[in-house]
Amino acid sequence: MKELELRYLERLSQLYPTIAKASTEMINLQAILNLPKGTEHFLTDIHGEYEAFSHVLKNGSGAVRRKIDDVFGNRMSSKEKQSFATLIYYPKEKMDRIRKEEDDMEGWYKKTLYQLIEVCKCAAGKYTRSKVRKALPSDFAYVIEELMTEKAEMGDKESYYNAIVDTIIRINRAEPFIIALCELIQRLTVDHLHIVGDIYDRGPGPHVIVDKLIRHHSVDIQWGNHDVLWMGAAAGQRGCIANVIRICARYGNLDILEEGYGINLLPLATFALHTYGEDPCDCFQLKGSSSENPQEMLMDLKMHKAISIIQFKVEGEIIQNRPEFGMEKRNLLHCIDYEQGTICLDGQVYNLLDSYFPTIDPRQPYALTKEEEDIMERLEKAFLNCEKLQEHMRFLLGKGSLYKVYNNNLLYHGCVPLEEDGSLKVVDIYGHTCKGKELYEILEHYVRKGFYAVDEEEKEKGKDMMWYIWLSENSPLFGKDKMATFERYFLAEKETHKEKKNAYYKLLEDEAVINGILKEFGLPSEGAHIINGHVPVKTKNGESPIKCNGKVLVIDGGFSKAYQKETGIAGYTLIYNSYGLILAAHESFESTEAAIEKESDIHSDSVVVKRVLKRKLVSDTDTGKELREQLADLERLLEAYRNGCIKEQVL
Ligand SMILES: O=P(O)(O)OC[C@H]1O[C@](O)(COP(=O)(O)O)[C@@H](O)[C@@H]1O
Ligand SMILES: [Mn+2]
Repeated sequence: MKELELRYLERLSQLYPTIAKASTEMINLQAILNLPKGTEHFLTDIHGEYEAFSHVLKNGSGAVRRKIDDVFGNRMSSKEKQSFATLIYYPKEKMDRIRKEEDDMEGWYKKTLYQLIEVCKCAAGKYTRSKVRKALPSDFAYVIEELMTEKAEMGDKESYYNAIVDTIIRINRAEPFIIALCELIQRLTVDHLHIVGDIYDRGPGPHVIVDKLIRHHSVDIQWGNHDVLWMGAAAGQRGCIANVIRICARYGNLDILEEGYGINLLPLATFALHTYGEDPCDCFQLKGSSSENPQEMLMDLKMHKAISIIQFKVEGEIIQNRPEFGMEKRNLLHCIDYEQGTICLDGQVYNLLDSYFPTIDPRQPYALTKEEEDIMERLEKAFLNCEKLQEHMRFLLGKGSLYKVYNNNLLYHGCVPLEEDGSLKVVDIYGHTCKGKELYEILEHYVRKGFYAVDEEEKEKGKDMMWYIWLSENSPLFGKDKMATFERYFLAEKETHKEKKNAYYKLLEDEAVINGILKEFGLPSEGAHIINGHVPVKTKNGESPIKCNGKVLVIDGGFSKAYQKETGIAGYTLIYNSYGLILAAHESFESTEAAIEKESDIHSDSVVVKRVLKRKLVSDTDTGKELREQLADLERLLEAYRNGCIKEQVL
């Protein structure tokens, strides 16, 4: 036996010091391999919509309801099932209502506890005892395990269970116990969660979402362009900071920064008020909800304008400092005729809808005024020193990446930049040309460098790269030819607002192109899928999220309310269980209150995209591959024990 192998096996023998221990582990691993694969849940483009996100997470996009169907079949009416499902999603709130209507609460507790235990048993059926045990809430672990275990050999098992349940009710623990069971069902129903980007922006609660994800039992994240924008801001990149604040202002969500993250916006507010005091800031109307207080609303408009102008200036500076980004065309402030109130774009002159620019010096339009500079300095410090924001970003860095290959699926937020002919677009990143998978990897390295590089220059490059990923036409997360922010604020001509999508989006139905992408990421052309978000699916216009005969699934979750009118539906989420892939179409989410009251699920219909012929087992997954490797190692260890190369350890 080679020395290295022997050394490795000796290490392994510390974990499995006897033949018996190694054998037991092998039997366990073999058993796990034969269990059905765990359910994966895919969500994208959550865009700060905390309540809708939380709801979809609770119901597993229909997975919980399917469990109820499996368990109760026609023992329960559809109405009863719906009511029971709502209890599982919102146990506390639902019980508050039931208590007001129900005369026999004890009877209700008893019936409900039994029903919940039945669902728990079904949901736990896919896992090993040890995994279920780890998922049990500590307060009730022992009792739940007891109730979930079939005691076939026992004579009067019913009275045994009854005694336990009666005691729980008698000592007034029924409600906390029911809550614990409901949460356990939610947790067991979905084994792993994928967030395919864009947690941040537009909606009011991205920070609440991240808090919830931090507590989630098993999650990975593919960063979206909006997430990278926030990461750049947290790293202190000024272009990103200005964009983050501008988008919060635009959606009337400055509270996220002030209250959610404790970032002081007072300097910006004061500046906005005295700089744009008399200016109606008409072009800077807010989208979605804004304050009901008219004073506050005016203030929001002014802050919105102030930070937008700052953004165009600081972005101008980045573009000038980084000619390698090739974005000169996006610098527009010097194209303005400040006297005429017009702008010349591609040889055509347009009237500006707003030409009041008290802070712009036409001779050096990108220079910040002294006050603007002060504000940016303070904001930069505030973002860098905000502990909660930094903690959230560390989580995104730790659990996230730009793309992921998981159980034969390729997950990314936006696209793989392509040329019109379908070939991979070659991109220059700081002097290094790359494409496809390598492009993704180099960009990701720079994102991490922006936080962790010791070398200052590399760190700065990393920080600027986050801004580039947010809006460059070469960014796989953005995938459009330009971000027309300036035009959308200042020009009436709609054609100037158009952001042309990368060829990728046109070629989604082209099987050769899709196979090429799969191959680029090391996946086979049969049985693999690409799952991406980013572009809302316009169901209203007959568009389907299923592309290329089911090889590509574009599942913008459509949580963002502002976009629902455009698409005609709230969006899609995906479930991948041992039977196949199920796409759930969602209706718009009204409110948590209404979801409980109307017992609504918000997924209007589910489409089975793919049904496997043979139920998928853990053995068919990435985890299965790892377990098989472990098995092979243990096999060698066992052999080494048996042929005398390694001795058993006697304790
Ligand atoms: O409608 P809004 O929120 O102003 O944002 C529009 C901007 O958002 C983008 O669509 C990017 O956001 P998405 O990643 O959510 O698509 C830009 O292309 C566009 O300029
Ligand atoms: Mn996006």
